Amino acid sequence: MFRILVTDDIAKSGIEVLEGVPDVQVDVQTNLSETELLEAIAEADALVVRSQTMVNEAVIAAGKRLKVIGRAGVGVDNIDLEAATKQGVLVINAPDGNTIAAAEHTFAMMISLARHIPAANRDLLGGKWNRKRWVGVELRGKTLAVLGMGRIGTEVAKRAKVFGMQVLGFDPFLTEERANSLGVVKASIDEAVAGADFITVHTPLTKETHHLIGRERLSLVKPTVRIVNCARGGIIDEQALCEALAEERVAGAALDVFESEPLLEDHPLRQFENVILTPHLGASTVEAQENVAIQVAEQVIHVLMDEPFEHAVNLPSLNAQQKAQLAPYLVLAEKLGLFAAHIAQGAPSEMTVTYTGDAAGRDGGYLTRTVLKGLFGFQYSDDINYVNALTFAEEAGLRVKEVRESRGLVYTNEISISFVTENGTHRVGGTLYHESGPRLVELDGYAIDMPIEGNLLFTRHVDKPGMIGHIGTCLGNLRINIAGMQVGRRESGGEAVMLLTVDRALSSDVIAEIAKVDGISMVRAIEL
Ligand SMILES: NC(=O)C1=CN([C@@H]2O[C@H](COP(=O)(O)OP(=O)(O)OC[C@H]3O[C@@H](n4cnc5c(N)ncnc54)[C@H](O)[C@@H]3O)[C@@H](O)[C@H]2O)C=CC1
Ligand SMILES: O=C(O)C(=O)COP(=O)(O)O
Repeated sequence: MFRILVTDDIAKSGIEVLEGVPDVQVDVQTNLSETELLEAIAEADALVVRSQTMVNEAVIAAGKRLKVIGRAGVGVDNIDLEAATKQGVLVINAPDGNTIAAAEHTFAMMISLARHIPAANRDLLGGKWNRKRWVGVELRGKTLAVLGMGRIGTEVAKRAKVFGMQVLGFDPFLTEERANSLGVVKASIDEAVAGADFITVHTPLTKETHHLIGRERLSLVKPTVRIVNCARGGIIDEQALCEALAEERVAGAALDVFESEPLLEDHPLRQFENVILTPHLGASTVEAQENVAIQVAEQVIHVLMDEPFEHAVNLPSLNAQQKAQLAPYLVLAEKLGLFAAHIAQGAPSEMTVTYTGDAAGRDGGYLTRTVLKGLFGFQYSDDINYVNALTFAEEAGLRVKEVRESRGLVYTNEISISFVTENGTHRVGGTLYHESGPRLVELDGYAIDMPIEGNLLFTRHVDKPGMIGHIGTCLGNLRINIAGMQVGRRESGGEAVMLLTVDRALSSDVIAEIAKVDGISMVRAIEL
């Protein structure tokens, strides 16, 4: 039974998706205090929120069973991503379900500003008929600066072009080619801000975008500029904006989002007639709410059911084809990580994972996460997953390097892991054979070829007559059947390795018995 806690108002259709799944219990509890939330989260496998619930470190820590946080919308700045990642909690969002709603709200704000619609409406309702007072400006022929040319910024830019505006686009990822195809002029942020009659922001709120429009940038703008924020409070410095409005250095502003929400009753922004305020309504359309609620509900279910999911925020994203290609390599990578964990004699401090040939394709970092999941999952706990494997490695003091080589010398694909512990260096390599699946092909510099599965016995020993016999007899005496065997050496009389597949798990007593055989320098039981 999975318990899903929903703490913000999401569309009924999303709740129905969750409730339609057997063995799922949905618990809708909105407007919780922090204490109530801490209590409710303790039993939840999944949490579904919008922007209101503050999912901070304490909330995540209290979610002992928590596997996934679903955000029915775009912005995840109300979720402590670092804490979620560290705890191995997946965060997913619904990135495109409310794009049009937010773009249309932005446009509604721009037109309302240009034509004084809210102020004229207030005036008229107050009994006035002031046709002269509310003369506006046209959008046609004006310049719009779009800061953040992602999904919403792009939709706003397209609509602005239809209205006959010139659009200056600023976004670190905006290419000249894409700008041209949209009819947008690519500009630096200062060029965009200084040249604009209207400015609209569409970035996430990050350290870089916090006060993107602050005192300094507000000193560059034309006094006729009108500024819109339907993205996130904090991208515009509210105090600096109030000063600019009071000094008539900007002609107006329309804000849907605020540095602190709900907006305080005595907030200075409320005093300006040329400021339009809406209570975070950008995504509040029937259509957008249905889209995001259904999208996030479906993905949360996929995560809980261990099925392929989309829109992870704290995991690299891959398309369906990439995921399908990767699937067999994930099995190999996890087995290699697990194998490495068995032969490591202490915590590794450095690890290089080399991907060769077909294994060196684009995997978004998944394979290395999987190697680490195998490695740490064995040594520490099952709580290590794709989400927290890298963070865990960093905290454990393991430096991880990836090397990608387009061609291998022997195999068309190979993943090899070399790692350093305080007791020495090891290397394990594996490949995927089309017919027989993952195979171990290299062990501490010796060529091997056997399936990487089942119960194995690995020894390093002196290459001298009788060693194989001794170990075989020892296992025979303990009634352990040998199913397969590989030996390797570099030179006669030097060090040799032996890898045996056996029919049952090897206990520590068995290992202690084999360790007594004269000439053995290392012996390990490996369970894959
Ligand atoms: N008011 C509301 O109800 C809604 C607000 N939003 C907010 O709108 C914002 C944008 O959403 P989407 O367009 O869907 O996201 P998106 O991820 O598609 O686009 C964001 C864009 O910002 C750009 N960007 C990031 N850092 C930047 C920087 N320092 N300078 C310039 N550009 C930068 C990115 O390159 C990206 O192109 C988000 O903050 C989201 O939370 C979204 C939906 C509704
Ligand atoms: O999707 C977003 O980023 C939004 O800001 C929408 O927020 P909401 O779901 O309406 O609280």
